[in-house]
Amino acid sequence: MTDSIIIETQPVEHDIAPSPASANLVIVAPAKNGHGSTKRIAHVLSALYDDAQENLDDEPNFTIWSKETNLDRLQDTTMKLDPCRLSTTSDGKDDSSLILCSGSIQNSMKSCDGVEELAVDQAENIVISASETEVNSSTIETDMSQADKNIRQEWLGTTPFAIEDRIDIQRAGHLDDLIYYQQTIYDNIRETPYDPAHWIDLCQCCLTLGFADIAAAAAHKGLILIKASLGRDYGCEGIVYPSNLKILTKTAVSEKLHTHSPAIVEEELKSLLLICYSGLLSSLLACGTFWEGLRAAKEALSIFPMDMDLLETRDMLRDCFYERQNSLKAKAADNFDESLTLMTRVGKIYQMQYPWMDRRLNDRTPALVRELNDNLNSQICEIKPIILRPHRESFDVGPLGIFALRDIEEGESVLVDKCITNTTDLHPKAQTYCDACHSSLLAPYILPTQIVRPECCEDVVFCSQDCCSTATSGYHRVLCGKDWSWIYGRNGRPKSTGLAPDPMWRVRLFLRMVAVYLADIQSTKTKVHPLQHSLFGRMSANYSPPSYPDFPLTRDWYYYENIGAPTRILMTLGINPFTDPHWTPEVIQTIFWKMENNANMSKINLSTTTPPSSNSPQRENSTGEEIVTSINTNYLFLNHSCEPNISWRGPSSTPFVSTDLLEGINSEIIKPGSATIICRARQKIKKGEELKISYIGDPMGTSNNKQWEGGRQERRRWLSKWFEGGCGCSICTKEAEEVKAMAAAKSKP
Ligand SMILES: C[S@@+](CC[C@H](N)C(=O)[O-])C[C@H]1O[C@@H](n2cnc3c(N)ncnc32)[C@H](O)[C@@H]1O
Repeated sequence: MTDSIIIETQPVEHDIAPSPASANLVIVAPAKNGHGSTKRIAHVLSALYDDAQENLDDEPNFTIWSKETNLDRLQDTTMKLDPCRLSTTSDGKDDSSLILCSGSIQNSMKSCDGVEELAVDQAENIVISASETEVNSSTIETDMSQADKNIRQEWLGTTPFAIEDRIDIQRAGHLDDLIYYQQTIYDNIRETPYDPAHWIDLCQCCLTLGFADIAAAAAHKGLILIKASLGRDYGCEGIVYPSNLKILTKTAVSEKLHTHSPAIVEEELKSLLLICYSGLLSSLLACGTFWEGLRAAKEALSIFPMDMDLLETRDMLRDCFYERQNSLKAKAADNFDESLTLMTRVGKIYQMQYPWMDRRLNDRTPALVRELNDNLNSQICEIKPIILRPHRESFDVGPLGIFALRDIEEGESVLVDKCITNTTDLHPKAQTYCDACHSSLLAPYILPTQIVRPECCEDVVFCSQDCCSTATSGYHRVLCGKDWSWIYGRNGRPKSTGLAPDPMWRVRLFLRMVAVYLADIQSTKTKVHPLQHSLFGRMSANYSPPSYPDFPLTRDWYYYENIGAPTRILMTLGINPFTDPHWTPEVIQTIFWKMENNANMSKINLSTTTPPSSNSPQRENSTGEEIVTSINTNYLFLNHSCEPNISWRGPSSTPFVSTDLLEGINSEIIKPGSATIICRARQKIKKGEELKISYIGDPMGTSNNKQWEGGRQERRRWLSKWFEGGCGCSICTKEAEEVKAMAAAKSKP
């Protein structure tokens, strides 16, 4: 029954949901509510409400029951239904709209606009048929499906919640106005970057557009400005850059208000502070970072304890947080460990290119590929587009891979990828590893006399003069003398989270990458945009943007890691986050996604320096296990196959590795613990063949690896989470075809 609405005659009770005593109209919305029916219900409700208002002594009091979130939309559309009581039910009624009402208003419904016919059906329900002209659902649905063809997927937003709202915005034809409004706000920001009101406008506009991550970043900047100008009472701590932010902000506000009165400016700033907090809380709610939202709410309520709007959002954050925590607890039974605690805190957003960003920033051009090969400088292999197609010099070359330049023998080293873009969860001040290449500085891997100390500071040490020069003439020059202890945990080490490293790895890697980039553009005196610099430009992000009506997986997102910490890093490095066009939150988030798609993570433990077979007692040092995360700038081009022809290893995860496994291309020994990756041929490889590794250890799931319980199936599931559309290797493609054929055979009668 898709084009009629059923009204139950009596009473307000219904077995699917308890009846609120105060309600004189209870609407049970369909569980599977297509947009057409939502519109239709909204339309009828609107009319019913008008009518009920005329016929009832009291204000009509509606209660809506539904499984679906689209009731928010319903409420928005009708507007008049506010305040409605919303609740959910698991009624299982799919296609009908049940309106349960008290007898007093039934009659009025008969005559209401949009209701053509009111009849009693067999179950004594009153069936209203929608009038053709006004609410014919099939007409609406045809119109809508036409409109849905024009849904602009790239504007559906990063926020997985309330996505229907954005679809409605597009259907209603409001998207272009919003895009124009957003551009106007960016123009205003360029003109007066220190006026917090513009950042608040941006927050609200991005929230409406569904980009709650960018909304949170805008609110964050607004808060920095306001707190800096209001002073310490308002919790302004940590570094602010530029240092005269207080004056800049006050000047911007007083110029806008045409006043020199400090009292008026302060009043304005306080009221902006409240709106800014409110925007931030809504953004964090929309990103699903309930825990961080609660922390922000606590801070906001310490300043505005009686604000109803803040209190209400705080309550929503709290309810959502506990709901998630309880469901995780129920699943985890007794094993509620640190990684589950992390899951209660993490937010979720879609990964996508921000549609207002210049798309060319993400292009990897033929010129870049030539530069990459110059740096690779190999006689054995080259980086090449996988799909060879005619390309223009300024266009994106598409996915890249590494290909053999000549026939390769089994066991041959094909690539030894040393890198300085690495990080660990241990503070460099511990001085147990080389700050540049991460090789171990513990005995017996190196003699104390071989350790190199730079002249500039005592914070870092190196395994060789080479590493020392690379660092001090490069990234270390940018970082030296600044306090970075806040990106490490207490005692220089964050709390362990088992196999999953704590999310701050992204922040530490971001810091190192930014330092490498800044050092390079300073020494070459060029002003290349970070995303077009070969360091960031080489990395692909793994975009799977929201697509209506099927949505992809969401990705982890944290307010602190993705916004707070990078902003603080940039300010510490003297980058102005309010005016610098290169370091926008969109650029930062893009870098985070690129890092996630390309970072290599290895757990190393070089603390035990004597083999277990030895008679001497084992010695432990203070480092214990470490998780090294690196961007190996050439290795990252290797694609995955479940039949890999290349094996790879970080040079040493334990002290007991035979030296032949540590041999580089020129028979040099790679130092244990370093973030270098060594790749060897597993078999003979012919010239022109693509070199492929396994991203998941043993891809067929035959080995006994605890991390990969669940065998082949688990590995395939994991790959399909990573690669949109699943793994494209020949084995997976064949398996996918077999599954399809089996499903087709099963469905045949
Ligand atoms: C580390 S990068 C490898 C280099 C990448 N092809 C590039 O163009 O930069 C990982 C990305 O390559 C792609 N990829 C690698 N192996 C794949 C496979 N077997 N099937 C599908 N996509 C794959 C995915 O897009 C993945 O996000």
